[in-house]
Amino acid sequence: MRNDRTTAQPMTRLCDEMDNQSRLLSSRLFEKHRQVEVVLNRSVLAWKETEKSKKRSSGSSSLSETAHSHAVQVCEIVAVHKMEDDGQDNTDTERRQKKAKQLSTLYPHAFTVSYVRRTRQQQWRCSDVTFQCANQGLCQQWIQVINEQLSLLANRPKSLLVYINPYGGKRRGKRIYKQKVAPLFRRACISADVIVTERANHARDHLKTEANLDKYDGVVCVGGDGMFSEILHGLVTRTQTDSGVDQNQPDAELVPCSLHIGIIPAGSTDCICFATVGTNDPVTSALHIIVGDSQPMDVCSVHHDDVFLRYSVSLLGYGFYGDLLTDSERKRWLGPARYDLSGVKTFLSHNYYEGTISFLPAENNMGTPRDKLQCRSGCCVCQHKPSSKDNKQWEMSEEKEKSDKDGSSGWSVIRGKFIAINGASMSCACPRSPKGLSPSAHLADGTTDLILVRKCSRLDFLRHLLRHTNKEDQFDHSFVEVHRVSKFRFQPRHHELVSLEDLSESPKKTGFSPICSAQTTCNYSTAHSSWTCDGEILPHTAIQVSVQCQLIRLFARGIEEQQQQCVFEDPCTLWALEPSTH
Ligand SMILES: Nc1ncnc2c1ncn2[C@@H]1O[C@H](COP(=O)(O)OP(=O)(O)OP(=O)(O)O)[C@@H](O)[C@H]1O
Repeated sequence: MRNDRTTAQPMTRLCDEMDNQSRLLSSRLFEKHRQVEVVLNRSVLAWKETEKSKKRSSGSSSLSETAHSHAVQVCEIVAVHKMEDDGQDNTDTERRQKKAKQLSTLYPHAFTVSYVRRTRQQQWRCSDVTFQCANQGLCQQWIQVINEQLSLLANRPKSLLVYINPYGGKRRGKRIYKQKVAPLFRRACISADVIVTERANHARDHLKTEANLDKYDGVVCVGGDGMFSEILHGLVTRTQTDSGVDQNQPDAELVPCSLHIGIIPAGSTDCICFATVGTNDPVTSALHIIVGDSQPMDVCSVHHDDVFLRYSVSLLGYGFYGDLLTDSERKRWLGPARYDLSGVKTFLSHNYYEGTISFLPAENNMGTPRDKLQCRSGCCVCQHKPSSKDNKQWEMSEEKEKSDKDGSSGWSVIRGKFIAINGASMSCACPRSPKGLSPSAHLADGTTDLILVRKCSRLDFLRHLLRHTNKEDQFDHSFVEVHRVSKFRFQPRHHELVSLEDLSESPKKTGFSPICSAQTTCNYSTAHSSWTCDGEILPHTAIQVSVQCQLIRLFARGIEEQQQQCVFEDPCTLWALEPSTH
């Protein structure tokens, strides 16, 4: 048996919880023919074998003792059912129903606890453990007490509104929901109203005007990032309309949405799910919804000349990423391979764009874009969201901003030629770029990381891009700068062609020079790029962006650290550390 006294500090906490809280129930029951001591307090359900199995170690006469123990946090229990109720779910397979029937005949006084089990790479599964009791009364008592504890978990949703995009990703949305998600919701006694969308923006429009949101505790999106964006726009717009806030006003303080959003990944790009859950797995996402996890998230509002354009939660990109996305839209028929092809094409084009970027640096933020502090579950930077004092300072700088039209007060202004301008409101990590565009960006600290890549040689830009895939710091180049900001604006140098003089300054010849010279005409014809806003192309290049701190909440908890995971994965330690009161 492991005894991690020195390494598993958080486990000691879980152990203390078990010690310090009075037991609600404790019995000797049977699990798979073995007698186990089962203990429940307000936060933990734990069980361990009471019988020491005696076995001879091979080649020696000494006896070894084994005592398997397990612990489950009450908040991660999905449901508890009497054994005979198991297998009644009409979506269960015939085999499962048959097995449940056999077991209930064998063990008439048994109950099953379904709980979250962590597997590899942030994935969660729903596991069952069945306990046999000596009599019906004891069985009922266990079910009742566990259910009472579950009913105290006020953040768990009871009623959900689900939108399924049947055409997202590989068109598996409906099947994923029916086979993997709906049975779990049923087991957890969550009712769900399901709408299969019939056209683009169906979900957005329904949320904006029709949906009776009072009935629900959350909205679930079955689809990819595009579908999530629809839900985001529908819900945020509806909340502002209901609260009388005009979202066309760039300075309006938006009202946070009261309903949580759950994402069941079923698209070809599921970056938002990956960034907030750590994996793209429908079962894991469904379990995060069931346990009522809550991950606040910043939303950027994007305006052009005081007209609202869109909301963004991940990447606002001009130049390289804007061009890449614009080109890939024309190649949709290629499927996900279009991103690779457009990526190579855009890289070889090596365009740069002139303009002025102004930004308001984030004040009182605990982190910086290069501090290597990654946003993880329970992130301390995000928990330190701007206080009212910080808001006052914010308002003061807003005042200054108004009184100082050239934006020099509090605002920084940079004019130049840029290959890329990116506003990353989250790391934008994905399997292809595990660190993401801004590895230390935070989901909910009220800021976005503004990355400016100035005109440089193609080879230098390639070096910069490659650093997104290795351990080197992608911001450690003379032509790259990164700022953590709460607002920014961009004004392109409209209708101006790149001068011949500029071309003479163009990148030093590199190994790619033949292509470089072939592309010089490209620089002439492209005075401006487009902004990509979470994958959508914006119709304007001059934009104002304002981060709305923690405007929405997802049914997620951020990416768990390995250590956070092991707290719950190694319950043996709980019993090992506990004073032997059993
Ligand atoms: N019934 C529908 N018919 C056509 N389009 C739809 C329908 N429902 C939703 N959409 C649109 O499909 C787009 C893509 O959906 P989704 O994000 O779920 O899949 P995806 O494969 O990840 O696509 P993308 O990579 O473009 O985001 C969304 O922008 C959404 O507005």
